[in-house]
Amino acid sequence: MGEIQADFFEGVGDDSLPFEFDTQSIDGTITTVGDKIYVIGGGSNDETDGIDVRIFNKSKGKWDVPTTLGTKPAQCKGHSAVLLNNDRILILKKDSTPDDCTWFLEVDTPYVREKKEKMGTEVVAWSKGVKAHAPKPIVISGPSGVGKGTLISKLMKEFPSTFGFSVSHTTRAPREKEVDGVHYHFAERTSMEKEIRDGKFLESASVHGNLYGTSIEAVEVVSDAGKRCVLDIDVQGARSVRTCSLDAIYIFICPPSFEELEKRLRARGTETEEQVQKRLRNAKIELEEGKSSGLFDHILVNCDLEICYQTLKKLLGLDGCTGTTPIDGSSVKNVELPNGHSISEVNQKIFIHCVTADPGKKNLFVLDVSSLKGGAPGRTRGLNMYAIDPFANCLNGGLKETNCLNGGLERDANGIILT
Ligand SMILES: Nc1ncnc2c1ncn2[C@@H]1O[C@H](COP(=O)(O)OP(=O)(O)OP(=O)(O)O)[C@@H](O)[C@H]1O
Ligand SMILES: Nc1nc2c(ncn2[C@@H]2O[C@H](COP(=O)(O)O)[C@@H](O)[C@H]2O)c(=O)[nH]1
Repeated sequence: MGEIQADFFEGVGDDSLPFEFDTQSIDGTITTVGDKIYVIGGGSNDETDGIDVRIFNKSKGKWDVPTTLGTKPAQCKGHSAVLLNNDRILILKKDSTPDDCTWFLEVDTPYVREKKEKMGTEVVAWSKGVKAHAPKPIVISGPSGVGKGTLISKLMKEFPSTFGFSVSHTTRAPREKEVDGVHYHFAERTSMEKEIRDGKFLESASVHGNLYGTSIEAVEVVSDAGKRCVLDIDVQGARSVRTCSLDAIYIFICPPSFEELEKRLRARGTETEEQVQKRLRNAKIELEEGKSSGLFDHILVNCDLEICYQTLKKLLGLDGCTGTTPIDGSSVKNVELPNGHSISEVNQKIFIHCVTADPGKKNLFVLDVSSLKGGAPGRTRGLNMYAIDPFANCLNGGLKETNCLNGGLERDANGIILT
């Protein structure tokens, strides 16, 4: 049996808690992991702050406020918490919207351990739980002016429901026809640097004298929509994404010759002569790295645009596709949990008991967390929630999924049984 946590705002009578730890003054949930007690919520009255976390270190007898990475969940009327795998705490928010009720606070995952070592402080990381599995992203790299943007635009135009573009942040000034939030999120250097320090970016790099970066949110919003994310980033960015273990396809685009690259860059007419020179100097290094580093799964030469585009489509398994079917149509929705619920855990299944006055409503749900994927700094994917009938007369006498009694249960598009 997993550790069942006290509900928010309820008192906790736990004899194993240290003397110095005054449970009466604690408003949040309490989860013990080794010699640390994680108190989640109840610390701040500022609703814009999100749910906060404090740690009581039993061996030192003192409180720590950890560095909190990722986006905090918004405050709510209460939550339940349960420790999973000794490295993350599942948080089920009460009375929250279906796409905002399941969160994970990572306390000892490899990502958090790496950050603790780097930062030399206590670290925790929030990750939102979602149902949809993410299709493999595509990382496209290559020197400036080679035609990455042109190829990506063609892909988006032909397959709008299959692909979604990861909108990067940059500190460079917008070009004439560039729209903020569409081509880039144009940012101030200081605010972008702060967000990078706060762990909001998957990768970032200084490219041609400006700061560029892929925020975690930029990739996750595309995946949440069930689309395949396309990243247009430089070679440094591709290397960072590889090391942060994003399971992606890495494609490098080459020009047919250096002279042709120079011609295209100048013909685009978006850079000053000084900037063109800088980009061409960097292109030499990128071309060497791209072709020789083994970083890329595929190298494409963009000589004739149409031929290169057809090769790209083939490589992505799209030749012959109509361009209208999403790769994964599932969305993010979960079951809406009422304010009154309690949770328990058996064999990586979380049983959620909901208090409902309506006898016709299902009140017992199972959240299967046995095949979770991802996690901080991104979403935690692969949640599977379904309703069960606790009174069903199963052969094995155990709890039984309602649809083993009644195969005709009505489910929504996400496989969630409609109550
Ligand atoms: N195969 C091609 N033949 C001739 N011109 C091309 C070809 N592909 C792209 N171009 C042109 O080359 C210029 C640069 O292309 P694009 O802006 O797509 O490059 P990019 O790799 O995205 O550059 P950056 O990294 O600077 O954003 C554009 O004017 C585009 O129309
Ligand atoms: N490492 C990253 N590189 C990025 C990102 N977004 C774009 N880029 C690369 O920057 C250059 C220049 O782009 P431009 O729009 O100023 O011409 C180009 O090679 C892009 O691939 C990013 O988020 N991270």
